[in-house]
Amino acid sequence: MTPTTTPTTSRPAPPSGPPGSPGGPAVRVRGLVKRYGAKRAVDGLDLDLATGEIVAVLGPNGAGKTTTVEILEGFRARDAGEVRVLGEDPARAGRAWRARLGVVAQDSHDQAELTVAESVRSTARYYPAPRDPDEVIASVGLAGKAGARVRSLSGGQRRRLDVALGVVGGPELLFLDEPTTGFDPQARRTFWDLVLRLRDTGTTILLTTHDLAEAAHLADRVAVVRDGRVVATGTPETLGGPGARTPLVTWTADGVQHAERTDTPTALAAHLMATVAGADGEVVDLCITRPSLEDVYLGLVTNGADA
Ligand SMILES: Nc1ncnc2c1ncn2[C@@H]1O[C@H](COP(=O)(O)OP(=O)(O)OP(=O)(O)O)[C@@H](O)[C@H]1O
Repeated sequence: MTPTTTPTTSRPAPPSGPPGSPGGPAVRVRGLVKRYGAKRAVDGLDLDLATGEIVAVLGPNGAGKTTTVEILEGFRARDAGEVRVLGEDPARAGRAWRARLGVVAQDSHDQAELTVAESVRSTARYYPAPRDPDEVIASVGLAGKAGARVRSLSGGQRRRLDVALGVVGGPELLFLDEPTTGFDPQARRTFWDLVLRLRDTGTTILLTTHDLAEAAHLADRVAVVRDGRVVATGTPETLGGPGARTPLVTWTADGVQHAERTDTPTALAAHLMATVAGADGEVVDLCITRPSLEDVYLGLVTNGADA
């Protein structure tokens, strides 16, 4: 495996300018509502993607992520709200608009009897300006399987093929719905590199994932969805507001566990060494941690803290 490079996390400006222009809005959603019977699966959701950014949509099972994504893709009708994707309303947009999108859905379509190469090449033919199928196959790590029938692939290899099929059209906007489910760690890293390369060549990417490390690695911004609406947005580093990443110092003194959040953990550690350290100079169980994106996320979806 080639070493993974640290991503250059450019932070795009908020959406402005005409749709599709650099920094302009690729996606704009306001007050989106989708009902299934009495259930409001999407309940007043707002979301923006600037052209050229990766936004990860996070949220618990059933939060409304896939429903939202399918509405943006034009595969599902909405009940209310304003939606613009690459400047058009998905409910009315035509084939030329669809050719500008790439979709890697949760349920892959089956082309079991084709080979990998046939499958990618035949999909490429639907697009006016496709990428080179062989390059795409190599970029998802399937070059060695180009001649293999789809039905003979493992689950993770099929998922990589799904990704290849989603990007071969050279999309301006790529939807990745839990794309690395079933990937082994090496394949996941390779895929992350591919996604960052796509972003660096101007592709806008909407990613849904339950993998917080994936969101932290890839996303310029994350949006947390709960009960059908976005409850927090921010960069992976700033999600949850300024206090969310305050370091946590934990220690044990006289058999009692203590925990304190502080912006000056070194000073607190020095104080503890001076006051509660044993004869060996050690503070029992002393630990300083900075809350991870996962910790912040769990706080948002568990406690309902708005940010
Ligand atoms: N076709 C449908 N008919 C009825 N209810 C549906 C339908 N599709 C989704 N729902 C319901 O809408 C809610 C949102 O589902 P959705 O699939 O959008 O969630 P999600 O955030 O993508 O979840 P997951 O993380 O599990 O993929 C859930 O309560 C789900 O049961």
